[in-house]
Amino acid sequence: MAAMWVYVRKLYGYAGFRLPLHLIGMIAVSMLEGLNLFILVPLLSLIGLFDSAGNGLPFVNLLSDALQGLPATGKLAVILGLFVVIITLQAVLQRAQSDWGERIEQGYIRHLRTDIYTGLLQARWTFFLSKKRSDYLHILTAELPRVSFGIYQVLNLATVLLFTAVQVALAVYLSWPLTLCILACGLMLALLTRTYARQARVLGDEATALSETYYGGITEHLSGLKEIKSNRLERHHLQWFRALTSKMEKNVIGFNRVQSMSQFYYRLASGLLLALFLFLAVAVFRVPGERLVMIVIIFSRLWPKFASLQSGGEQLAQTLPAFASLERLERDLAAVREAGNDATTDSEHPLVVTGHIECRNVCYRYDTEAAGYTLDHIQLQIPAHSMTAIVGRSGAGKSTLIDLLIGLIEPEQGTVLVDGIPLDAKRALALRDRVGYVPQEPFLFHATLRENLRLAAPEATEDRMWEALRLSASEPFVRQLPQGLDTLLGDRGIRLSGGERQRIVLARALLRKPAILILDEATSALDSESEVFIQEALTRLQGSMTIIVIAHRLSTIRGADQVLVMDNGAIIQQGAYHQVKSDTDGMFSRLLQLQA
Ligand SMILES: Nc1ncnc2c1ncn2[C@@H]1O[C@H](COP(=O)(O)OP(=O)(O)OP(=O)(O)O)[C@@H](O)[C@H]1O
Repeated sequence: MAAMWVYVRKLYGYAGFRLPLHLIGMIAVSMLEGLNLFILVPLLSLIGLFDSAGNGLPFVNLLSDALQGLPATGKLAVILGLFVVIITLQAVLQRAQSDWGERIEQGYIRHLRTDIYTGLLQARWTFFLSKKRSDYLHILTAELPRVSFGIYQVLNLATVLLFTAVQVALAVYLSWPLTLCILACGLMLALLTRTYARQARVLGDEATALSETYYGGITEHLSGLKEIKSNRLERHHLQWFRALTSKMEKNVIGFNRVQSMSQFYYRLASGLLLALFLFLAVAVFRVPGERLVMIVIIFSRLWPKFASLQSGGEQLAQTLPAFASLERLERDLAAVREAGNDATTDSEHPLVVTGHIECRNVCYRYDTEAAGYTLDHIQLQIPAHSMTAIVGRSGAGKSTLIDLLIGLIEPEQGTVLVDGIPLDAKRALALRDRVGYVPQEPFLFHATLRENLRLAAPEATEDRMWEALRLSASEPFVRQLPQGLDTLLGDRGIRLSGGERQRIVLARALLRKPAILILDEATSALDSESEVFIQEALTRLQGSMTIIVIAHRLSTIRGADQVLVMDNGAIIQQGAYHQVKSDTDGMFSRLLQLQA
């Protein structure tokens, strides 16, 4: 519940004066509804059902006095005219108010969505190392609509409450003992059906957990679909899917049962109450006919509102866990925000390395409780405009070292320095502004090749794109694509081979005109011919930018100015290519022999 209030307060913070205006609109609509009721009495007296005096009712007496001189038809025309005017006014106001409410609600949800997405973009990389991707994906896609629905329920409940308050006030004015009796019954029923709101909350918790598992599961399964199909694992996944969706189905049916049960009791009670009400009105309180008619009309409108308050309350209770999840994520994101990253602008002064990037006695581990370090007392220097190759067995710590060099993660001990100055969060952002990075698993969007390239440099001309494609050895196969640069690459670039994907991502990185080019195993998926092209490209680029390559294909790094050989988180060999190669007992020679 506390989380929900946080978002209601935020709603006020977002909507400002529009929210009270919205509430005033609601009150006006309810008032007009009440006013309409008072017109019924003179109308009914005109028809001959009541004595015309209006029996001391407010507005009615005023109206009766004003119409005294008119003939019966004139009176009828005026009263019906008033009736139509009030209904029209009410309809116009209600329409405007509903429009207004929707704008506030949708605007607010967009605002929350943008906040979360911005928070994710601004979060430190360590956040993504410790969280399951599907969890925040789930909040962005499934929980936010629930929060939106919850906010709608809050606004709706406020409307119903206001409406109820105005009508109850009218009813009290007309006959307070009768109204109090009815309200007491309503309160008793609300207390008796409280258990349904609790059940709704429990089902809401379960719905959140189930939907989290569902999102997590299908995200993982769909990413590993090729493995599932190749290994004939369809049956296991289908079993999992069926069991989970069956639980989800039961959860929704359960919630519906809770709602229908409470509504059932409200309906039952309404029959009993009406009988009791009429008995009390006629036999005990002896309420005059005009008032009785009006109270009956008021309560016949009010009772469904009681029921909708109950049902709205249950629906709100069901969405409460979504508010809690959203609040938790927002809190987590606020705690891991990268200093100086506003996610909307590039750094004012991108950091260009003129001297060297250096690691002084750097230690790092993913789990601070773990016994050993992932990177263990690293000492290195990467001179600007040089080409450095990092090699080593799988799991040696090569990718972790790169993350550290560009400030995605921070050392536990020691310092990373750029041109002799420690790399703090702000400088790391400025450094990454000039980095071109080709990750281990290159990512392409389901868009055309041109759009994929423009992602890195929106203003890039066609000539620059071809130049980057030439440099990355992509030109020959791109020329053969059916629509050239306008060819659709398919989901995650599925229409290209692994090697082709990597070369396109390399072209994209080059389009940024980076000061530092980083290739993480960029050559692992290349065929021998492309490998030669890449090697030539690297040779061409050498000297114009700082290049750091993590290479498994050792032939691509023959021209490297420096080779760092890693094992078990430590640098065990370091030096120029031929120097490291000449150590015949060293790991590098062994790796070369293995590849030969
Ligand atoms: N997010 C993570 N959380 C915990 N441990 C991790 C994480 N990423 C990597 N590691 C561990 O850190 C060690 C170094 O991993 P890293 O990816 O840096 O190695 P690598 O040399 O790049 O390997 P490869 O050549 O296979 O990519 C490995 O033991 C790995 O299991």
